[in-house]
Formats: sequence, C-alpha cells, structure tokens
Amino acid sequence: MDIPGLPARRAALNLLDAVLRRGETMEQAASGALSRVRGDADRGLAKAIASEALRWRVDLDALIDSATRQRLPEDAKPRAVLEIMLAQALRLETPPHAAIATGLPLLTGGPRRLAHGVFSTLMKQGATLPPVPTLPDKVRERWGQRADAIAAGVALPPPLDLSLRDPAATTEWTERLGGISLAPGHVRLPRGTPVEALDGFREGAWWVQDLAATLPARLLGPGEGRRVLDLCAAPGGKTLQLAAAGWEVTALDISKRRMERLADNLERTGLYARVVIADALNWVPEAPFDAVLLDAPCTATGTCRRHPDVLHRIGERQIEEMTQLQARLLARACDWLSAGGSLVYAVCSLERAEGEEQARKVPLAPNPIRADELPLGLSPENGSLRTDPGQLGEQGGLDGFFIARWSHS
Ligand SMILES: C[S@@+](CC[C@H](N)C(=O)[O-])C[C@H]1O[C@@H](n2cnc3c(N)ncnc32)[C@H](O)[C@@H]1O
Repeated sequence: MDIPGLPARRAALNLLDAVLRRGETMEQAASGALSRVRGDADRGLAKAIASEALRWRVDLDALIDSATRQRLPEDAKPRAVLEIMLAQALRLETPPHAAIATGLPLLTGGPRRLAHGVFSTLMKQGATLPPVPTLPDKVRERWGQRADAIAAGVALPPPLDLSLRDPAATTEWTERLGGISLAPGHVRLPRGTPVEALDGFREGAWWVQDLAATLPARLLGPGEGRRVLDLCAAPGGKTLQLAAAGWEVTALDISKRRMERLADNLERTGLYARVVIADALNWVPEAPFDAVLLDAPCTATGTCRRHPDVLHRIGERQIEEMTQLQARLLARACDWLSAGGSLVYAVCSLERAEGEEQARKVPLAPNPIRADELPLGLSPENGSLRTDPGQLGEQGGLDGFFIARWSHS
C-alpha cells in the first residue's frame, strides 16, 4: 500500500524528469506521469508541485547547494526530490513533516539520508525564497533588459482570462462573474477559479484565452462577412474570436487531435468556421483571402507563467527550429492575400528571433499597430507589439507575444 499522497509526489518527480531530461512539455508528459494518480485533486497537486519546482528551480537549487558539502550533480535524483519537497514547503504551504513523509520514500539508502539531512537543515535555518524567481542565466541573457520585469511576472501563476462571444455584453458579464475587464470582450477572474462551474460555460458565452492571445484577432477588426484564413488555428481561441467578429473563417491546422478541441469549442459556442486539417506547407487555397492570421508554432516562452517548463527546456536549438518553420509559413501566408488584404503574424514567444527578426523579412507593406487599438497600458513599438508577463503587473499581467501586421498592396 502506498503512503497517502505518495503517488502525487512520484508523479511530480516523473514530470520534472520528463521536462528536464527528455525536454518534454508538461502537457506531453502529463498522461504518462499522472497515469497512476487517482482523483483530480491529486493530479492537480502533482502538476502544481512540478510547476512550482520549475518556476523556482534556480533558487531551490541555490538553497540545496548551500546545505551540501559536495555539490549534487544537476541530474541527481536526490536533487530533484529535494526540489519537490522544498517547492511544497516554501511555495505550497505543505507542512515540512508532510513533505518529508511523502518525499523521502522516493529515495533509498544514502540518498534518502542525504535528502533528509539537507531538508531538515534548511527548515531549521528558516530557509525562504526571494520575492521574485531567479531566471536561468541563458534565459536572462536572451530576455536582456526586460528579464527582471518578466521574472517578477513569473512569480505567480496567472489569473483566469475569458473572451466573450458577445463583446457588447462586457459590462454585464464582468458584473455577473465578479471580475474586471481590461478590453471589450475581456473578463479577468482570480487564478484558480474553476472554469466549468462558472456561469455561461455550458451555453458557450465565453472561452478561456489570455488577454495577450486575444490581440492578434482584434487587430483584424470586424469581419463584415469577409474571408479570413486562420492559419495554425487549433485549439481555436482566435478562430472563435474571428467568427464572433463577423469573419467567414477557414481554420487550418496540421493536428487532428487539436482540431477536435477546436470543433468542440465551435460547438459549445455555437460559432461557425470551415475546418481544414492539413499541413500549411503543402496546402493550397482555392482563392486568396481578405485576411490571414498566422499564429505560428513557436517556443511558447511567453507562456512561462503557466508553463514554467519553458524556462528549462527551451534553448538555441529549439528557437532555431521554430524560426525556420515560421519563416516558411510566413512566406506561404504572404502569397494567399487578395489585393488590399491584411496579414497578422503572432507568436507567444519572448524570443526576438521568432518575433522582431522574423517580421523584418516579410516582403509586404507594414500596417503599423496603433496604441488606440490596444488595451490601456500597452503600446506598440516601431509599429509592432511586444507584450510580456512584466507588463500590466498591477492588473495581473499578461502572456508574452510578438504581433505585427502588414497589408497587401
Ligand atoms: C500557437 S498554436 C495555435 C494556437 C491557436 N491559434 C489558438 O489561438 O488557439 C500553433 C499551431 O500550429 C500548428 N502547426 C504546426 N505546424 C503546422 C503546419 N505545418 N501546418 C499547419 N499547422 C501547423 C500546431 O498544430 C498548433 O496547433
């Protein structure tokens, strides 16, 4: 018989291992790592422990190193178990005796004694974490001047953002759900709000979508029956926005599984889009479009608040791979616009190679983004928009995106 709570900690350890050693996303690792954990509460706990261990890993490791005579190797199991135990005690308010009772059984022999000694020493010393997580050195270098502000935004998981099917009803829904609104069609609720229990979920009055992720579709304006291609569409947040804004939408994505989620989202909200499952690198449209929204596959480092695994598994190799794919997708998207048509390119990445540098290569006329098109507190730079988790901090922040817009002459 397992000790109560042990399967959740074992799963957290497996999640860490999948991210740090195999470079998987938490989402990819979840089905395997959580298969032996019963109940939503324990599965949620396993994910929360792994997320907090990843979010604070640099600081947790500094504590561990301060309490060991000989530095533990990066990939040593006792280090990972200690990260999990400390993340619980210092971030999730788990009593130290419970962290010990559910952590140490993950080790045996000498490593177990070592972990016990290190954890007890740190607890006796009253170890704490800094107010803002320290970013890994390479991440700090890449994010340059914005690194400190972004780190401050990474300290907490984000609030819950909803996009409304009917932006005209923003005040009504904001009051009904008890949230705040930072833009028409947007309602923000405290993090941890259970989504499916909220008013309006069943009737499809809204869907979950970070405020920053709503900006690319907003920048295409009202559709008035015009044709838009939502290229790389699944699971469909932007497709829903475009359909709700009166566009005739063709939603294309390569992933059948993710497109099933898009179809579910369309059904729940009662919105319509033509759905195409295809590789955008081979697919050819029958006719040009009035607009193309390319929300390109990317390293997703802009989602580091909810997916702190990106802080540890994304490096130059992954950025280069994505940059090449984005360039090929952009080149195709440029060819599919009718005269006067608009192209919006977006990535939820904080990497300049995927954003600013990619946009520089687009051979169309820039259609600069204006401040009056954006929520208060955000402003474009050189006609494009860069958001990051360090912005709008007092209102709960937002994901990191790069967005640019062009017109076909
Ligand atoms: C950033 S996500 C899109 C998110 C989506 N726009 C939304 O708002 O919900 C990128 C998508 O690109 C898709 N993708 C990657 N390579 C592709 C390709 N060659 N052709 C079409 N879709 C591709 C992935 O399956 C993934 O769903």
